[in-house]
Amino acid sequence: MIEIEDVTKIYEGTAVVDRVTLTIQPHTICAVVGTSGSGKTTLVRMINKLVEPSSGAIRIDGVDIAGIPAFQLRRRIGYAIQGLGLFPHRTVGQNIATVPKLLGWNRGRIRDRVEELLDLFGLDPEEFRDRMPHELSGGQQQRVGVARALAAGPNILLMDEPFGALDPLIRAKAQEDLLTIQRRFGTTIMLVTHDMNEAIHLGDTIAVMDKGRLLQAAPPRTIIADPATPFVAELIGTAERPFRLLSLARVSDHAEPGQATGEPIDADRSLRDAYAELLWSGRAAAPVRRNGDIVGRISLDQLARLAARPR
Ligand SMILES: Nc1ncnc2c1ncn2[C@@H]1O[C@H](COP(=O)(O)OP(=O)(O)OP(=O)(O)O)[C@@H](O)[C@H]1O
Repeated sequence: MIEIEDVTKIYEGTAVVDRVTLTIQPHTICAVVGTSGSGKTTLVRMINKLVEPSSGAIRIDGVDIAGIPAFQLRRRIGYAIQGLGLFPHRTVGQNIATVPKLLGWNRGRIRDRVEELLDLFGLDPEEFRDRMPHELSGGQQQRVGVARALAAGPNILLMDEPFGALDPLIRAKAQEDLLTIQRRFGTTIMLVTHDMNEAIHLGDTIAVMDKGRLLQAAPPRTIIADPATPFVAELIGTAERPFRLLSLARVSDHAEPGQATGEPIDADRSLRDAYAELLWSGRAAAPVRRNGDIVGRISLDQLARLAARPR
């Protein structure tokens, strides 16, 4: 658990993080959003002591980090940022092995871990382990950066726009990889992002910052349906609200009994995907398919009900 209590950071007389209190529960993802310059990066960097707070306290699993040396903290906390340079003269495998090596893991354990992570990120260890970073595409480098941050199995992962530079397809893949890894290792993640879709898709909680202040921290559904201030509503995008609600749930959660014609929709797609598919194919309903079997249907009527403001 990460507890941020009444934390302020002052630069040149201005509070760029202003009395922020926020708790991130273990094994959850907190997505931090807000306008440029609102203090997101500064907030996250105080957790691994890249920035010292001017006042307030930060506790990790109940222990105040003020008493923990920065180098120790950083070995325990993964950190991945956009374009974080891999060490250019070290192979992919050596890059990923950085922290395990510092921690004194033996060679066999390091080799297994590198292999496991490359596999997880869809990079064949045989092909990629001994390559140099410049022999990788930008998207592959980004994945190796996240793998490196995860190498020593940190309980906490801080991510600052880690997928910012990726094209939409690779970005979607990287997001799914992250969710898989988060579920597998139970990592607690704090993720700074400019992309509201990403925040809603990945965040168990969304923390909205403006001018150093934390305006609201709540699950995506609450942020969408019940924004704390007009600014939060604006950031979500009022015209997008129904579609964002649909994007939160899967077809499998809402399939109803009955029949429909045409191409089936997979049960693990989002309701938003289903809505787009129905509009595009001009149908009022579609069959729902799970593991090859038709298990019911999803209809426009039902989607319209689910997209309406929750009461
Ligand atoms: N080392 C520093 N010295 C002085 N001012 C700083 C320093 N670091 C950040 N700031 C200022 O603090 C404010 C918050 O910066 P921060 O990087 O935390 O914002 P952000 O929300 O992450 O922005 P962005 O979304 O653009 O990355 C900005 O106005 C920035 O100029």
